Amino acid sequence: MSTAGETKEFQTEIKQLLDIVIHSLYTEREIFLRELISNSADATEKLRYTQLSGSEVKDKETPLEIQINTDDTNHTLTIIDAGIGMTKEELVENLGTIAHSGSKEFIKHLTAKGDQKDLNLIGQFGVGFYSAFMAADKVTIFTRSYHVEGESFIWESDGVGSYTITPGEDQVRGTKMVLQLKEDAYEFAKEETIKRVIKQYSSFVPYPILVNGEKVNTVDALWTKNKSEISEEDYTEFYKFIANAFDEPLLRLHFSSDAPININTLLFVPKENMEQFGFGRTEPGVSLYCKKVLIQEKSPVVLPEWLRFLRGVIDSEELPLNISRETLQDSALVSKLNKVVTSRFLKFLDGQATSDPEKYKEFWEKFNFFLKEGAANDYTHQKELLKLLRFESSNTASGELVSLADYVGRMKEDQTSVYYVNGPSREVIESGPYLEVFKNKGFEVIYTYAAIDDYIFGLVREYEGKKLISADEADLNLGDEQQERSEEALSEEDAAALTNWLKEVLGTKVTEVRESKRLVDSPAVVFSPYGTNSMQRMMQLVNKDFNNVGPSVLEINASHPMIKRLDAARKNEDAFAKIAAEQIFENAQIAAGLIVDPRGMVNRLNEILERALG
Ligand SMILES: Nc1ncnc2c1ncn2[C@@H]1O[C@H](COP(=O)(O)OP(=O)(O)OP(=O)(O)O)[C@@H](O)[C@H]1O
Repeated sequence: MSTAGETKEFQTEIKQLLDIVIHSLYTEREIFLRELISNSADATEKLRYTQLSGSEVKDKETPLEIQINTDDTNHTLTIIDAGIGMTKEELVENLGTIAHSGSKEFIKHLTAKGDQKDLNLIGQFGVGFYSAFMAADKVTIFTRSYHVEGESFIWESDGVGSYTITPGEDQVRGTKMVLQLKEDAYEFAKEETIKRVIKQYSSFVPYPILVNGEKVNTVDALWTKNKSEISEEDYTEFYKFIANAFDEPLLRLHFSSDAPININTLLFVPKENMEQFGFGRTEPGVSLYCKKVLIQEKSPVVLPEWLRFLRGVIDSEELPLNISRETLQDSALVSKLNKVVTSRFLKFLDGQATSDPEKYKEFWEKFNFFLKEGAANDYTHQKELLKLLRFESSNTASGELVSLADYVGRMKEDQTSVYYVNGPSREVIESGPYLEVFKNKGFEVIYTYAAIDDYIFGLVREYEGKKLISADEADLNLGDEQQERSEEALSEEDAAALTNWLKEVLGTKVTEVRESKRLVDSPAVVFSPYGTNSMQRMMQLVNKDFNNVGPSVLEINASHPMIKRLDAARKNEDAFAKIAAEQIFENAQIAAGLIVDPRGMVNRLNEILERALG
């Protein structure tokens, strides 16, 4: 037992660490408070545990709370906890040495290199307590261990080379830290500053934090509680707090797991998608915690970008508390969290789709674009995302949705592929020529209304071994499902002569003209020589080249009365045949959703009307 004060040198590595902490570490100095509060919370938690496990604890009646007092006149900040406290040996060991050899090596390496970016890495090794010296030029610690009575110690240092330990007056169990603030850190002796920093980083610390006697953390860390202890109102209140929301969330997922990684997660889907309302890009809204202490608010790395609409918390005990922003970005642990939580959320959505289809539909209508963005960009989760996509189809009523699994489950026996067709609306698709052959065969066709749908299908190409084929593909191979030549059709020779003539008349606007084997009611149809019409249309929009629709492949229906009359006019060398041919071609382009230059068409239509009206 000591009777007089002793001065001790810090271990070499601590000196180096202190030098880094004081001179170059952390752009956000205020986090020192988070570190100290979290140490106090840890010490309190350890005490609570000791108490629970039946060990003898002194000063049982002292409440388990953390007190913070500011003194703006003397420029001090005091943090008091009733945790386990420290014995003299513990003071020396915990606050004078670094035991971990890896950390030692790392500090040596850093000091040698002195590179700022590398310096941020140090956060991984727990600067913790020493960060106090970012704000203080003297730290005094009064402490008494939970298992001794009448023996307390005072540890004091200016954070340069040494510290002193002196026997202290009798005090209650726990630790009191007094920070004599540096001149440029006087703001931390102001109550408002401290309250703000606590709100930001330590709202969910599980013990009351009192600033000058007033409790400031009022929100429970719901995500660490048992689901059975949490009411609907608790969840809603919590959501409103973390998301700054006024209404209830649309969906909620609360889960904990220990393998493959320790995770406690509470995620919410908001009621509305603000991007849909033109509010600009939504910022990520899920914060990263380690044991209820904030690591990164609204983290851009803990979930993929396409999940930016989610609000909530991910807490993992495995994260180092001091991990820095730069390190988070490339942390293998964070990528693992990201992957596990994303998969779990997608599984949850899949479950919702089965257990509460109406709710899922509401979610889908508001947030589908985010899932599509994921399906288009995120290879890791593409498979899981494809399962969640929903579409209208030729078999559904307007507004009713099918999944790819529904589609595949009811495919016709002789059908080998999944067919889809793009168009701006159900009405446009259904009045167009592309569905005819499928209707005839009784094949279901998925309707895609957004360009990104076709992009995704073009990218993944297959679902459960079934090819995804656009119904407006030029070389649609339906095998023996194709139509026989009808008796009413033009003769093969006439049809051949007509297609040759059309090719001549239309010139560079077509790459090919041929007789169609798929049309029933429409006179003609166009295909893109480069893929699909929707791709061609997208290119037109992207290039903003509305006057240049690009060439098409034209197919004509040799049984259609209009085509037969066109052939007759051609044979009679009627000058009107050419005008009619051009109009039939452009009508087909319009039906394909392509943007046709209206100037030539207006004159032509006037001529046609004049003639029709006699
Ligand atoms: N308020 C306190 N009460 C009791 N012991 C404390 C207190 N603050 C610090 N300690 C002791 O000092 C040790 C060193 O603290 P420091 O903050 O440097 O690292 P850490 O808390 O172990 O790591 P990290 O900060 O990365 O969680 C702690 O492990 C703890 O044993």
